[in-house]
Amino acid sequence: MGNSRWVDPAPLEVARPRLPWWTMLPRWVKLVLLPLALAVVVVWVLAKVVRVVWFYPVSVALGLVTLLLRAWAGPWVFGAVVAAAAVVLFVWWWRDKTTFDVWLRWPRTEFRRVAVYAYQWRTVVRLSSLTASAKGREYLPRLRRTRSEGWRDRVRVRMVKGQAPEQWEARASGLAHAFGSQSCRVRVIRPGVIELDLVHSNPLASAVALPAMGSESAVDLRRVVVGRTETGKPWRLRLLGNHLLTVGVSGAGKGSLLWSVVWALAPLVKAGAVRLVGIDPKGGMELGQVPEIFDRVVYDNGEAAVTLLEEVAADVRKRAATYRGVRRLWARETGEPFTLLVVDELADLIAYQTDKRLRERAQAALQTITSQGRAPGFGVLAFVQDPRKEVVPFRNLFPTRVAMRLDEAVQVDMVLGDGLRARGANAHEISESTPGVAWIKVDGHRDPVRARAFHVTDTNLVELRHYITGGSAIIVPFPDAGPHEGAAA
Ligand SMILES: Nc1ncnc2c1ncn2[C@@H]1O[C@H](COP(=O)(O)OP(=O)(O)OP(=O)(O)O)[C@@H](O)[C@H]1O
Repeated sequence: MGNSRWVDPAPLEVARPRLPWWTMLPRWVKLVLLPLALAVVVVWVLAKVVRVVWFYPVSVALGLVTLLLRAWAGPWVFGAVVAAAAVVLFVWWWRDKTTFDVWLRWPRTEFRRVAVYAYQWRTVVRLSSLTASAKGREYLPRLRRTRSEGWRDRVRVRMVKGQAPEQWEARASGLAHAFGSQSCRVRVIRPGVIELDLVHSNPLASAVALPAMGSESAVDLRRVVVGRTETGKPWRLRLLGNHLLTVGVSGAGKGSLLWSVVWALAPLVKAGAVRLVGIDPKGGMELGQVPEIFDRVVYDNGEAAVTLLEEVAADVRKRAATYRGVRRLWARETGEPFTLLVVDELADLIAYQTDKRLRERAQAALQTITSQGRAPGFGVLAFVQDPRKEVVPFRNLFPTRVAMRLDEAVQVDMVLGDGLRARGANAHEISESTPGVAWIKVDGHRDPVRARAFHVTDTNLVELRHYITGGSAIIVPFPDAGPHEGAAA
C-alpha cells in the first residue's frame, strides 16, 4: 500500500441520456399544447386509415364483411359461405379465364402490392441506391398507386427530390430482377412522379389477324390502323403530314407492316383519293405481289427508279407552289390524291447503288420529298435493314420511326433517337418467333410504344388484288425488272 499512487479514473464514456426538447418545457405550456398534440395524432392516424382504404379497398371491404358475417352468422354459416365462394371462384377461373382476369384485377393488384412491392420496397430502393440522404436523414422514394394488368404491373413512384428519371432508367434491369419480372420500363407521368412498367409476359406473342376490308369513309389518313399495341389498343399510324422509316433485320416482318398500311388504304386507293407509288429494288419480291394497287411501281434501283423519284419530287414542288399562301395542309377536297411513296429497301437506292451519280440523284430527290412533301399531301413509307448514318444520312427527315427486330443494341438509339433504349425500347431483344413486333417513336412523344403489325397472309394479298381489280385479277408472272404501270387506281 505504501507505494500505491493515486490514478485518475478514466473519463466516463457512456452517452449522456438525451431527453426530447419538449420535456424541458414548463408544465403549463405542456398543458396548453396537449390538445394540439392530440389533434395531430388523431389526424395522423386518420390519414393512415384513409391511405389503407385508398390502396386496399377490396381487402378492407372483404375484411369488414368477414368480421360482420362471422359475428352475425356464427362459425358454421361463415365456413360454408367461404367454401362456396372458393368453389365459385375456382369454377369461374376454370371455365373463363379472361373474365376472371378482368374482374379479379383489383384483388390481384392489392395482393401484388402487398406481397411484392410494399413488402420489399425499402430494401430494394436502398440496395439499388435510389435513396438519398441529407443532414443525417434518409429520404426514400414513395410507393404510390400500383395496378396489376396481368401481363404487367404499373407501379407509380414519387421520386426523391433532386432525383431524375434517368437514374431509375439506369437501374431498370436491377429493379426487374428484384421484383421478379422480365423487364422494367420507366415512364414519366408528371414532374417528380414516374411509373414503372414491370412486365411479366408478352401480350403480343400471338399473331394479330388482319381485319376485314374497311369502307372508304372509315379510313382516316391521320390514324391508319395497322396492328395492335401491347395495351390492346389499335396501332394507328399518321400518314398525312408524316413520313415513316421502318428498320428491321431480314425476317423482322417489315412486309407485314407494308401490306397492313396498303390494306388500310385500299378503299381510298380504289376511290382515287390515294395514289401509291412503289419502288422495290429487290426485283419485285415484295411489291410485285400486288402490282395492281400501285399507280407506278419500279422493281430495281437503277435509272427507272431514280427517274420515278425525281418525278415525285417535281410533283411535290409543283403542288407546294400552288399551296403557297392558299392552304397549309393537303385535304381531300382539293381533288388531288394523297401520294404515298413506298420504298421497300431504301439502302439499295441511296447507299448500295454503285453508280455515284444515280445515288446522289436518288438522295437529292428523296430529301426533297421528305423535307417538302408533308404539307402538299405526299408521304414516304420506307423500309431498311441497316440504320447507320452512312446508309440513311437523313433519318431525321422521317418524323415517325419504327424499329422492328434489330441486330444490335446500339441500333435502337440510331433508329428511335438518343436515350430510347434506356426507356425500355429493346428492339434488339424482340424474339425471332414474333415477326411484326415493333417499337415506335413518334416525334413529340417522349415514350416509345410497342405494337405488332397485322399478319398479312398470301390469301389476304389475293383478296386485296381482287378488291382492287374488281375480281378480274389474273395471276401475273413474276415481274421483270423495270417500270410497271399499275392497274388504274
Ligand atoms: N405481323 C406478323 N405476324 C405474324 N407473322 C408475321 C408477321 N409479319 C411477318 N410474319 C412472318 O414472318 C416471316 C418474315 O416476314 P417478312 O418477309 O415480312 O419479313 P421482312 O422483314 O420483310 O424480311 P425481308 O427484309 O427479308 O423481306 C414471314 O413468314 C411472315 O409470314
